Amino acid sequence: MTGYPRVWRMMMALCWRERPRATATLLAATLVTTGAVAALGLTLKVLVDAVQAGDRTAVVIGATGAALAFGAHWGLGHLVHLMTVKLVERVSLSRVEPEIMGICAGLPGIEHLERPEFLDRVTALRGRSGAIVDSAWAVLQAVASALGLAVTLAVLGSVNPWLLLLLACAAGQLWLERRGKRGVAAADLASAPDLRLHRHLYRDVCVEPAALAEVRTGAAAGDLLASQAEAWRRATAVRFRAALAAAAWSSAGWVVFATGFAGAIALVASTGSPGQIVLAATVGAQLRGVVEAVLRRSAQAGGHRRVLAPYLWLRDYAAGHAATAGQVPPERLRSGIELSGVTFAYPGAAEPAVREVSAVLPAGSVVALVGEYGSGKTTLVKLLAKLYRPASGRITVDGADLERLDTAGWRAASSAAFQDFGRYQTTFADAVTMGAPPRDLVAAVEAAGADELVARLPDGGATLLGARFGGVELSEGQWQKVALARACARPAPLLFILDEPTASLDAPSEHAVFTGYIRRSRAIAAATGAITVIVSHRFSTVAEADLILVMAHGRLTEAGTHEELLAAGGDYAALYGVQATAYAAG
Ligand SMILES: Nc1ncnc2c1ncn2[C@@H]1O[C@H](COP(=O)(O)OP(=O)(O)OP(=O)(O)O)[C@@H](O)[C@H]1O
Repeated sequence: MTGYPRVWRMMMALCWRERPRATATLLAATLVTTGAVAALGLTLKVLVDAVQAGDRTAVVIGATGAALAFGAHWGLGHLVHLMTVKLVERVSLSRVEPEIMGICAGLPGIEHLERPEFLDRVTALRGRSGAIVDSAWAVLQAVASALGLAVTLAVLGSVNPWLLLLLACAAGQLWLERRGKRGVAAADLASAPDLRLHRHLYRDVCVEPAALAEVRTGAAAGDLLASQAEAWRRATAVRFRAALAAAAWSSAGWVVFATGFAGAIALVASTGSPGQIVLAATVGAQLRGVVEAVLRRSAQAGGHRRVLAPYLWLRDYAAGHAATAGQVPPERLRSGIELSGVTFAYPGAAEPAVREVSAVLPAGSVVALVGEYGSGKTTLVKLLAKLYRPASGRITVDGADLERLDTAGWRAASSAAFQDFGRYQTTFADAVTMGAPPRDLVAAVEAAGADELVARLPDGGATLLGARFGGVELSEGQWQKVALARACARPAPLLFILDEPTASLDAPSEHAVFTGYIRRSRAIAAATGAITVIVSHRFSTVAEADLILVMAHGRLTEAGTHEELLAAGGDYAALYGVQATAYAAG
């Protein structure tokens, strides 16, 4: 509970910063509505007593007060509700949602994305930023409603302490009404399978081409329609019974409240003045609404705790894992990158994905990382890109520990097309130049061999990609080309990673593509001493690399040039032979 008041204060401060006048108005309106019911009763009493006594001034005061209290109760109450909804919506969308996204996007590395406790929290917060802001207002308005209830009871009790029993009648009415609503909710749940079946059969009979073909050929439409009607009948019968029961519970509640109310008025009528009768009738009739407001806002405040806990957790996590400013990466690589005993295990994994890997990647070299599926290649290049941190061992860049290098600076100096590339549903041009300061689209497209793809897009680089927003859907290989062009958009990175860049290509195209990348890598290397790491599980395509690293079960098993590895006659030589023969045959 300790952190919740901090969140409420923060949310109030955000509302104030975003819309100061609306926040001030809402606070004032909440305060005014707090005592509106009691004020209405009291001013009506003044009015009735004044009429009886023939006191004109008091009549005017009482009437004006009653009009104002009436307006505050009905007019302002509605305004408070509307303003809260709008303010909460605005602040959550313009402040809290971006904050949550910023926290997620700003965390260094991607290791948190492997952690269920992180993912669970982020999932719980998805689309729920409004509840975080509303929690502050719900608490404030619950307290205000409770204060309003206390004042209302004090006023009722001042007429006759027995009138306080009306509180029990109001609570009883609300309890009985909720009892009915619970039954309706249970019926919704119980009838859900039948309604699902109803929708499912609708799809089979009217929408789904494959199912429809079978339905037609089997002449089963009649049976399906009968099943659908039966499912609908069952669902509506359950729901109708629950609705009837809810109406009965609610009516019983109103009988309880009306009986108490009638008793209260009779009691006051036998002992009190006409003014007191009007006061008791007005306040007593509104008591149920006041109690209901307290319960509703308290329940909302309590319900919002489900969102506040993950929100606080996420903020604390971000504070504990914030990227710290580090050493600026060199502008040019001189000696290269060295891995010394690097080991890494995914959170919760029994075995490390990368074990005790030691290797030197010389500046300006093209390094091929090969190995069977699941041998740890992608994990190793993600460690180089500082997306994960080694559990033990270290990686140095020109002798400087990668851990100490500024993470954002190292990312800016690296460029990568990973196997699990993003499919950004923006224009082609934006999907390529995203995150690359020099927006040389043409060069990037050419380097990635995506010219043909752009030529086929209806609006060239301005074409919207992906079907979700009405754009052009691409094939797997075409999406990969976009990702490769994106990786090529940074003209002179120090580290250039291509993770299975030809995975979606056929074998004959593959060699040509590799040769193209290797040529480009040599050009970048001349400018910045950049290292290009090309990941592949196909041994036959990387012979031209300066250094080939062979991975198996997370370990580095062999390292050398193509000729050296063939001469060594180890796994590389064996697998190269097998795959080269297979491709030649294919
Ligand atoms: N996000 C993850 N969470 C848990 N384990 C993972 C994760 N990603 C990979 N692994 C495991 O780590 C090991 C190495 O995977 P990695 O993707 O690095 O291998 P790879 O050599 O690149 O494989 P591939 O050629 O199939 O891409 C595998 O056993 C894999 O199952």
